[in-house]
Amino acid sequence: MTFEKTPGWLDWHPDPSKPAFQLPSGAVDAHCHVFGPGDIFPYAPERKYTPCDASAQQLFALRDHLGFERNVIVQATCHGADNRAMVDALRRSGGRARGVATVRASVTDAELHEMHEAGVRGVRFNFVKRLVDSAPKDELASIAERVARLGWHVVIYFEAADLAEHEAFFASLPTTVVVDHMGRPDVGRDAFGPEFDRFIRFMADNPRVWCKVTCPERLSISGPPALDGERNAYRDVVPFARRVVEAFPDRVLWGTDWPHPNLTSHMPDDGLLVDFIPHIAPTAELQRKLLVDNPMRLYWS
Ligand SMILES: O=C(O)c1cc(C(=O)O)oc(=O)c1
Repeated sequence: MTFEKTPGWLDWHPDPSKPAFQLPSGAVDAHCHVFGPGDIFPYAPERKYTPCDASAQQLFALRDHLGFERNVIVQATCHGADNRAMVDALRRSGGRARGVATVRASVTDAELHEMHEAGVRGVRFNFVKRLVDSAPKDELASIAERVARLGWHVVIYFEAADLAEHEAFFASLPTTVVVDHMGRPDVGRDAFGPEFDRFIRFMADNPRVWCKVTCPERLSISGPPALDGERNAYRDVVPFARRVVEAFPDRVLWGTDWPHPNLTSHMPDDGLLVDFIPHIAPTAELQRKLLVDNPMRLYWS
């Protein structure tokens, strides 16, 4: 089957630079995706966008180029609850990738066990309206109950403005809960103002909640984009990510978000994205926790 990309879709960077920042040994890219290829793993009929292809081999080439040891591959919404592309990538990784799936309540225990065998360790609940029609909460709660028995966690993706609506549900989940992209703060606001204070309080009140300090290229308003040798990109996102890393050093994860779905303004050079890390995790100890200790504890222990 052939697919036509959503108009305005930007392909991933074809030739990322080598990062200047030396990743600690054993570093994990804890948020990335695979797309298709569509002729082997077709995109889901209910998808809200059609991406360019981004295969497991291409992801692993980027991993090696940037100096990561491992990946956590998160099911992308363009594949709906058909996890075959992601699971195939896990199987091809030789144990160097773990996965986060999207499942419906109809998933069988046998299917969950098969995914566990392949390396899946979590499910993703998405509340971002431009990406999905989100499932009813009682359905999600029953999925969380079932995957908790496998020792999996729940990844949640939501916009900052919607935290108040969903907070009680998130706090009720029986697993570790990992927030994608810092809960998408409006970085035009103060990193120490009421909106982000609320997010920090949510993490402080719920010790099971972790946070991915990811996607500066997606959250930034000021830019400048990580392109053309710019090594201090996305300055407006730094105080938000750094606040989370310093407050909760044992509950943070970092990832590239390759192949960067739905960016229309620019495509970052992934090498320069890695150079963002020392700005948000300024010491070797914080970097080791963020890039090695935390993801290893959550995904490989
Ligand atoms: O903000 C986004 O557009 C986005 C989309 C997806 C997905 O479609 O799964 O995943 C992400 O991590 C971010």
